[in-house]
Amino acid sequence: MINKLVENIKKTGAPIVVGLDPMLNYVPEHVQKKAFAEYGETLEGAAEAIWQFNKEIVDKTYDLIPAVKPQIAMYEQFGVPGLVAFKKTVDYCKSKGLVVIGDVKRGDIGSTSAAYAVGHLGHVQVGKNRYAGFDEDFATVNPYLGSDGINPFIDVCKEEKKGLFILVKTSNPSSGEFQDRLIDGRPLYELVGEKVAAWGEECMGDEYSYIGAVVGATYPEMGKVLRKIMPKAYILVPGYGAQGGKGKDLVHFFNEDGLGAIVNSSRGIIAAYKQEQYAKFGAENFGDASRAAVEAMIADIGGALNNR
Ligand SMILES: O=c1ccn([C@@H]2O[C@H](COP(=O)(O)O)[C@@H](O)[C@H]2O)c(=O)[nH]1
Repeated sequence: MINKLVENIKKTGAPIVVGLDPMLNYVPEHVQKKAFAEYGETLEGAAEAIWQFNKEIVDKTYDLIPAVKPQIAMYEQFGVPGLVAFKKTVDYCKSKGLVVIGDVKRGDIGSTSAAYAVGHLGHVQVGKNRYAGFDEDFATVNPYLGSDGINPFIDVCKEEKKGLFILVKTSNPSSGEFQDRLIDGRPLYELVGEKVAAWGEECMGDEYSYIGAVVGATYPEMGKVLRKIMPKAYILVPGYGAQGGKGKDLVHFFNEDGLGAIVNSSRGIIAAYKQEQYAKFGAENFGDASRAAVEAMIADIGGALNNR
């Protein structure tokens, strides 16, 4: 799947991911009304509204982008109907040729990680039958439990040709509380980065490893160091747009070949119609506003990479 991700990035010239993080208050009123008319103001109604919202955004942007990143929390808040909307979103995006990164941030003791890995990336055996659960292409995982929490994910990735993005340095303001702590004089995120590089060595696609890393756009200096520590890891870079990251901050997340990083924006794209600069589209045309925001993001990052 790492090869498909790299191929899609080369084809689109867009090292970006659209984050499908649909809060109900981002869904325009006309979409909510239609869903509620059919299902009432219920969890089913909310799930239908976010699914229709996602579908329109995907329809309006899929030809410009290589990948999407649905954030499972946004779906889980609507319980089982929300998870059904998550699965519909995953399948629809795949049918459009997009790589799907499930932002699920799993990780536990080995036996539990194995079940998470099977559920999100693999197949579960039921009697004589094997079923894929959510079937994303990549999943985000939390390395806090160490190797035995990660290895079951790697095993499933090897079997299924899928991939991981392992949290190394997260974009949030308090990420330094633990991640920047010095151990033998080195910050913890560097040690995790070294481990990601080591895990990834045996998991190479054609050019990059399918064991990648998450490093926040809000920490560009750390991104520069981590790029060198993990030369073959794809870096998923959240924190662009709504969290303040800008194209010019991100050039050092990329390798000299212009590859190696993929930048996520969620609210900045899916709720673009609410921003002043895209207000002209109106809520009726929210998908067109998202398309314009994608084009602006591609131009911003592309411009920064061309000028480095
Ligand atoms: O370090 C991290 C890891 C994950 N995320 C996730 O990315 C998106 C960001 O959303 P925006 O609306 O573009 O801010 C969201 O799903 C986070 O859970 C992150 O932000 N930082």
